[in-house]
Amino acid sequence: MKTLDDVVHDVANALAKGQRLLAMLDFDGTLAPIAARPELAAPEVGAAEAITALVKTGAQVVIVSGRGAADVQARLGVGNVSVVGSHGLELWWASGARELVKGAEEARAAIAKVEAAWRERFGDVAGVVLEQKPFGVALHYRLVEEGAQTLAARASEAALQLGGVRLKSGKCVVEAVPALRWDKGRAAQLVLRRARATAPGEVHALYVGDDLTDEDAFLALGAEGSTVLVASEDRASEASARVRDPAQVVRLIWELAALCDQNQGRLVGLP
Ligand SMILES: O=P(O)(O)OC[C@H]1O[C@H](O[C@H]2O[C@H](CO)[C@@H](O)[C@H](O)[C@H]2O)[C@H](O)[C@@H](O)[C@@H]1O
Repeated sequence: MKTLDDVVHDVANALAKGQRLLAMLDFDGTLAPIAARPELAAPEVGAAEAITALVKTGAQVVIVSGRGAADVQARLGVGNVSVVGSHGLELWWASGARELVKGAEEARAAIAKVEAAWRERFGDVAGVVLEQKPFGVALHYRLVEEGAQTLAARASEAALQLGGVRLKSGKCVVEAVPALRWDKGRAAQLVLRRARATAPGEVHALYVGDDLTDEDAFLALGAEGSTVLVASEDRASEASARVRDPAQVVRLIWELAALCDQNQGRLVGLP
């Protein structure tokens, strides 16, 4: 697998050819170290500053997260970035324009039923944390000491029986989301199409993520740019490169900011 230095080299080559950088960055596990509970997650030291520096060069930065867009925006606290929240369903562009993927609103009732069922059946289990999101509900079992896998399987089964939702698995979490054919991969492709449509010239897309749901984006972008897995150890992934942890992600962003600074004026342009 490629390394951080290889990614910097690839982006430098793309910029040298006149391409413009579109950086898509996942939040939990990528920009923010994994914490014991969802509400404790905070950006890695220097992440906000590095992103701000990258944005100032004219590069387009998009945060892509399973969290609700408002949650991510508040946690990161950086302006002039687009936020794609709720596993790609909410598109909050840096311009202030907002879009919601068709069908998401209608799925709220089904999500609420799953949330109520999970709360009733698993809400009192020691270590279970239920996270209510605008277009989903997450059952976290990171703090469950025994039988966590069985609990996740039972929760999944209960949700599927209620119907109207899809399940997503992540790091010690099972999530019920709208039953739509939509994921971070489709969202990343949409962002890339918009970037290409709103400004002339080629775009080099970079996607950095750590979780199973990011694999959809790695797969969708394929050879379109640079795909970077954040993982302390090697593992099977559709990404072409790997960095160790959020601290290395911050270093990567600083290096990209320095590169883009030398190529100022190459605005990607998004709505
Ligand atoms: O797409 P992401 O930005 O990576 O979000 C994926 C999920 O991340 C959060 O859960 C994960 O991080 C928590 C805090 O570090 C951790 O406690 C939990 O075990 C992880 O699964 C978030 O709470 C979810 O809503 C996101 O979908």
